[in-house]
Amino acid sequence: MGSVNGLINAQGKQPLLSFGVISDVQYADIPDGRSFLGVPRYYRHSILVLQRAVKKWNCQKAKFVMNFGDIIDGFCPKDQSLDAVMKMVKEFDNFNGPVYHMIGNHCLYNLPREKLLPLLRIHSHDGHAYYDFSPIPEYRFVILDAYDISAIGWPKDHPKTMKALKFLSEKNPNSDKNSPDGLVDLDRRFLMFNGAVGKEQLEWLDHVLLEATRSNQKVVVCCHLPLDPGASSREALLWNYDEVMNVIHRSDCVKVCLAGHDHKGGHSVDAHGIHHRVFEAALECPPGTDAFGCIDVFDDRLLLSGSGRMKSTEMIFSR
Ligand SMILES: Nc1ccn([C@@H]2O[C@H](COP(=O)(O)OP(=O)(O)OC[C@H](O)CO)[C@@H](O)[C@H]2O)c(=O)n1
Repeated sequence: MGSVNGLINAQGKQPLLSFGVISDVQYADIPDGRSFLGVPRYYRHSILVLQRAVKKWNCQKAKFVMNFGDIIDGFCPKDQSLDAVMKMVKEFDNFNGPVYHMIGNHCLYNLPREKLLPLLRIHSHDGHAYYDFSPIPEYRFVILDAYDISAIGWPKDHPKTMKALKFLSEKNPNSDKNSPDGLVDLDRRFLMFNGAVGKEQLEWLDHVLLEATRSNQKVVVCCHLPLDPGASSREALLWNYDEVMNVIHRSDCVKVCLAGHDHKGGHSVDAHGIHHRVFEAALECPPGTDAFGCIDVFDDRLLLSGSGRMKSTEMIFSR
């Protein structure tokens, strides 16, 4: 039996494939700082975490890499945003294989979608950032656009911005729409730095899952914002995580949902047996420490081997 980072692998079996994961790198060429809640953030060090991750993924012969969003930080000086994103994409491109990016709130604080998506090589229609791919016949990966309905990233007069602002004004009475003060339990997610999956994207998701079921494929759903309260702070959840999960629960093909944004990380198994794994942030690694991982994919489980602060997790499918 093999052992990776303290976990016994699936009966010593060879994985069908392995892929690299990292989230919330939030690089900026600025001194160390803190989150709104006082957690230390190491803006210059996070690029070193990424460099070590790429080196390891190359050694591990990962088939592809997934970046779970927030490639640069909102505090990056705005005249440096473009160069900073290009610099980080170049670091990712030192990986010997395809890299799939997601957008996060910090990406959108820096650049509008029309500039950001080509840089991240997200080729979707009408400025949307959702897509899917199938690296092997047995599996499909679905990447959601968590800021489809959002007050950040679209032009100020765009119908989606209007819709998001109206939604926030109904759900969050605070003048600072990033403040959860007075919001109770799950309502604490109704914050400006979050967003929702719109109707068209929900229909697209439903269609992709139907096709995957027909093709007997297992599905891994990836999203910058977490989709299960068991794995995340209330404040980090997708506004309409419940609607997305209703679509997901209609079929049996989704086995695991992966996310970023909630920097401390988390893991849960929902009432339908789907694993939810939220990744620990690269940004919050004190100098010399890491947070990235490599996931081995088997027919009955995913096995995350974490480096440094990213905890290793075995995700055995229950159905
Ligand atoms: N005016 C505000 C702004 C934020 N908060 C709370 O602070 C937490 C995180 O905010 P921030 O660090 O700016 O957001 P990030 O996108 O970098 O990180 C996402 C978090 O990890 C999500 O958990 C959050 O709890 C806010 O509600 C606030 O109270 N008031």
